[in-house]
Amino acid sequence: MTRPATPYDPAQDGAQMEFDGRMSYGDYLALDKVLSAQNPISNAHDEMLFIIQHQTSELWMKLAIHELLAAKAKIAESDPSPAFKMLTRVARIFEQLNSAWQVLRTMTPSEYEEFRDQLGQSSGFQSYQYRAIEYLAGNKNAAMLRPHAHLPQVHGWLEGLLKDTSLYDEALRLLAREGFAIDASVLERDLSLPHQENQSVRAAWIEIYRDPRRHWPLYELAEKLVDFEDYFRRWRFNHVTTVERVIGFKRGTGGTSGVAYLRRMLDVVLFPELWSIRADL
Ligand code: HEM
Ligand SMILES: N[C@@H](CC(=O)c1ccccc1NC=O)C(=O)O
Repeated sequence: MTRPATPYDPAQDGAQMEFDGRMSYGDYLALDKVLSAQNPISNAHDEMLFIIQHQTSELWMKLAIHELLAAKAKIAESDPSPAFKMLTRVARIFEQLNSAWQVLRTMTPSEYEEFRDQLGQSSGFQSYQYRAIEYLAGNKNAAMLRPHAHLPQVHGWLEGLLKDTSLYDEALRLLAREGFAIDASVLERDLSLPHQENQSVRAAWIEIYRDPRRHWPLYELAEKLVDFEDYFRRWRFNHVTTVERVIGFKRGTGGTSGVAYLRRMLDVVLFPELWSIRADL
């Protein structure tokens, strides 16, 4: 292959090369902050992987919360169509997080043990963005607020989400506004507790799934919710399997039983009727 005598100069093509006083790529993305936030506390080679894996997960969770809040607001306005794209994006974010486990799985128990002690009692259990997603999805549990008591702003924000409607509550209220007979006990429940499976809700979804054409937006909404829960379940499963692979049945740094606790979380059902009615169609 012949090579040009002089190397290619992008400036000749018009590429901007001077950034004094102009907003650059790094300025816009605040890369000085983002890229100076990886501060390992041990000499273990794999700690950088561990930090970046968590930081990128938190960034994706931030976007998921942004989308879930907007989707919830659209459903509350009886305008579910824009929420479909948002919920698709949330499912794709979880798909991304699910693939990311592959990177973390390259870390063996021996490599993790080199720095695990240094993590002290810190744990993903204390991820407030993760808890926000659980609350928005309807997995309400006031006990999960406690680890955030030392951060009043975070605690207040999470408490607000705990006591507010979940995405599913808004979907069920929309069903009621659209004329489906939803029990008052569903619509006026204590929002700080999880929704319990209910016959009137089952009857409404069955009617929708038996005649999708007649109820297309509600049918589409239901399928977006199922998709979200499907990917969320896979995240939980990937997490617990990675944890078993790396620390076995050791107690978690956060103080829980570890794998046994995480396995229990696999039983959580966010949108129970949307799963149970499938046997009746
Ligand atoms: C080697 C990697 C990992 C191990 C060994 C591990 C271990 C654990 C354990 C044992 C728990 C239970 C709480 C405790 O007692 O500590 C937990 C919870 C949690 N972890 Fe991880 N984890 C790992 C990676 C991750 C990653 C990459 C994330 C992504 C953000 C994450 C997020 C969470 C969350 C959100 C919880 C709370 C789950 C819930 O309450 O349902 N973990 N983890
Ligand atoms: N709970 C983990 C530690 C852990 O994974 C962790 C520690 C600090 C920050 C994030 C973490 N990730 C998920 O729990 C353990 O018991 O080894």
